[in-house]
Amino acid sequence: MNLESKIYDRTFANCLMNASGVKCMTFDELEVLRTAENGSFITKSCTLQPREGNPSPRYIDLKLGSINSMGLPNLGFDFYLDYVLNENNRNNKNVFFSLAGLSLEENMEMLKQIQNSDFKGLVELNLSCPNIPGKPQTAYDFDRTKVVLEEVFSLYKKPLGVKLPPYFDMVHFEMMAEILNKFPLKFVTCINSIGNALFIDNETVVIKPKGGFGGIGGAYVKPTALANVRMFYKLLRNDIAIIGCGGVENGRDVFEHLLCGASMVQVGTQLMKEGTDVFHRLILELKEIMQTKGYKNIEDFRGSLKEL
Ligand SMILES: O=C(O)c1[nH]c(=O)[nH]c(=O)c1Cl
Repeated sequence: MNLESKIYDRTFANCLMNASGVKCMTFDELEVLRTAENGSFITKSCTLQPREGNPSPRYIDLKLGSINSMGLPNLGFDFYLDYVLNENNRNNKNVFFSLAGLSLEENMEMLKQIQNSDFKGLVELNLSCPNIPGKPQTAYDFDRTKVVLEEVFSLYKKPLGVKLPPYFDMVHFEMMAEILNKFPLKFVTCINSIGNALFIDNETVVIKPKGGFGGIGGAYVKPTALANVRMFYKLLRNDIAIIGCGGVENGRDVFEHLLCGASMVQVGTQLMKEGTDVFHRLILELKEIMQTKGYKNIEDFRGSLKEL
């Protein structure tokens, strides 16, 4: 039995990785992720210049998930480019590099530098950060998304995918898929947090930025995450892999993302709560499920969700 999975011409030892933004901002955090049991890892979405991010409290664990309005804190593009090119990573074709420039020009500058570097991994272009005041999420603007991807693929020739927000409307799934199918994307990651939710403790909000509004993750979002994974699995070209993200707390949740068609599965809130031991537990729990069902590898069941 194995949990190997493929995206494009990359093969991962197992289908698990962190969600961008979770325990992947600093050198020490990245080194822990690089050496844990997960099959891959991704860096914190970065901007050209380092950012402090929003005032704290800006992330809170909740019984059924989490809420965050981090505001894109990161150590800046140069730090992450150095990290993925350092002696530990430079031959790693399976590392993911997340970008979230505050403008198209900023994303193009970062992509140009990566294109001209020895980077051998994959880029996840984040089109869905919900927490930058005054910045609408690119991926909720279909025309804008098309313009961005035309520019991106005119320059960038290495493997690249996009991080999408959740969609909640069948026509939106179809409109977005029609746009995405025009481009040589290698994957899409569904979903980012459900943006601008509000959690109240007694009479008070729980995070400081934006009057307490923040992106929701964890168990709350799993049904929406699975729906987005399934819809894009069905609507996108077969050569565009789906990375599932949202609501993964146990092996059953990983199994469901894979059933919906995901090739890799990202863990966010539960990684925040449990640390990288979560990957060891998820691997054991997924293997137990596969054993019980007689599945020897992920391709035996990936995408095979049954309809009534
Ligand atoms: O506030 C953040 O840093 C953040 N938080 C999220 O939940 N998703 C994102 O893509 C980002 Cl960039």
